[in-house]
Amino acid sequence: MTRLTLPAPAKLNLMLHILGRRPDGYHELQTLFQFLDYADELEFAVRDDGQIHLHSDLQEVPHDSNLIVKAARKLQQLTGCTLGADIWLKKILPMGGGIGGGSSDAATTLLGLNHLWKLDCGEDQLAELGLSLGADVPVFVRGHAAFAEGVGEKLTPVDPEEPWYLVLVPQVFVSTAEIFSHPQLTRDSLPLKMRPVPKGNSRNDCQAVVEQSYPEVRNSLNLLSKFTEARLTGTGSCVFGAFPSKAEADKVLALLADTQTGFVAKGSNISMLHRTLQSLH
Ligand SMILES: C[C@@](CO)(OP(=O)(O)O)[C@H](O)COP(=O)(O)OP(=O)(O)OC[C@H]1O[C@@H](n2ccc(N)nc2=O)[C@H](O)[C@@H]1O
Ligand SMILES: Nc1ncnc2c1ncn2[C@@H]1O[C@H](COP(=O)(O)OP(=O)(O)O)[C@@H](O)[C@H]1O
Repeated sequence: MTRLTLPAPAKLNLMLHILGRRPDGYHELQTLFQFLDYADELEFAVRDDGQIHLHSDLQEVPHDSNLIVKAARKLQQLTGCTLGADIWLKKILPMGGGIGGGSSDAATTLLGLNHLWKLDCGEDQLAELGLSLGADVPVFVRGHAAFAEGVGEKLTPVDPEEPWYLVLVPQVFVSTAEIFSHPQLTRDSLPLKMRPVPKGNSRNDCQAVVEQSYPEVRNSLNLLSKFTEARLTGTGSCVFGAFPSKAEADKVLALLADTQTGFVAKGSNISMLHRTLQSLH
C-alpha cells in the first residue's frame, strides 16, 4: 500500500498543575491527558525522490516550519530512509487552542510514515523523536490517555471516564510561551503522589493568568460554568465541560451558539489514530 489516510485527534488536559521551573526554562508539570474523537485528517503518499511536500491551505504556518514537515524530515534523518512523501492536511482543529493539533499532526506523521516507509521503528523511539518536536507529541505517539509528569514526557497510562465534552473555542490565539513566561503564573503546586488523581484536583494552574490576559476566555468559562464545571485545556484558549450524553452537550452548545463557537466530541482513552492503525493490521 502506498497511500494512507489517518486522523490526528485533539487532546484535553483534564487537570494541569505546575510544580516548578527547570534551569532550561521549561516547567515541570503534572497533567492528565485524554483524547477527543475530533481530529485533523492527514493523507500520505510515498515519493521515490526523498522530498517531503505538504499540501494544505494553512496560510499561518510556512511549509518548512509545519510540524508535519519537521516530523517527516526528522524521521528520515533518524532512519536514513531515502523515500519521501506527499502529505495532504485537512485542518479541522482550531490552532493555538490548547487541544494539541500541531503536536497531534506531528505524531500522526511519525506513525503514518513509519508504517508506509516500512521502517519498523518502535514506539519508544518515535516518542523520543516526538519529544524533540514538542512536549505534547509523545502522548499522541503512545495513543493512551495518560498521567504525565516532567515536561509531559513521563507517561503513565490511565483510564478516566469517557464523557461527552462541549469545547468552546474563544476567538483568540493564546501563546503557550507567553503564558509560561508570565510573572504571575502559579509555579509551586505540590506534587500529587496518589494515583489515580484524587477528586478535587481538576484545576489548571494556567487558568488564572489566561483569564486575566484574555477576557474572551474568561467570558467563555463564565458562560459554560452555568451548566457544568468549566475548565481551560493546556494554556487555552479552549475551555471545556463534561456532559453525560451527546444530546445534553449539543443542547448547551445550541443555547450558547449566538455568541460562542464550539464543538461536541466524545472523550476517548484510546486515540482515534491508534484505533485506525489497529484496523489496518
Ligand atoms: C501546555 C501544554 C499542556 O499539554 O499544552 P498546550 O496548551 O500547548 O496545548 C503543553 O505542555 C505544551 O506543549 P507544547 O505545545 O508541545 O509545547 P512546546 O512547543 O514544547 O513549548 C512551547 C513553549 O512553552 C513553554 N513550556 C512548554 C512546556 C513546558 N512544560 N514548559 C514550558 O515552559 C516553553 O517556553 C516553550 O518554549
Ligand atoms: N500542523 C500544524 N498544525 C497546527 N499548528 C502548527 C502546525 N505546525 C506548526 N504549528 C504551529 O504550532 C502552533 C501551536 O499549534 P497548536 O498545536 O494548534 O496549538 P496548541 O499547542 O495550543 O494546542 C501554531 O500556532 C503554529 O504556529
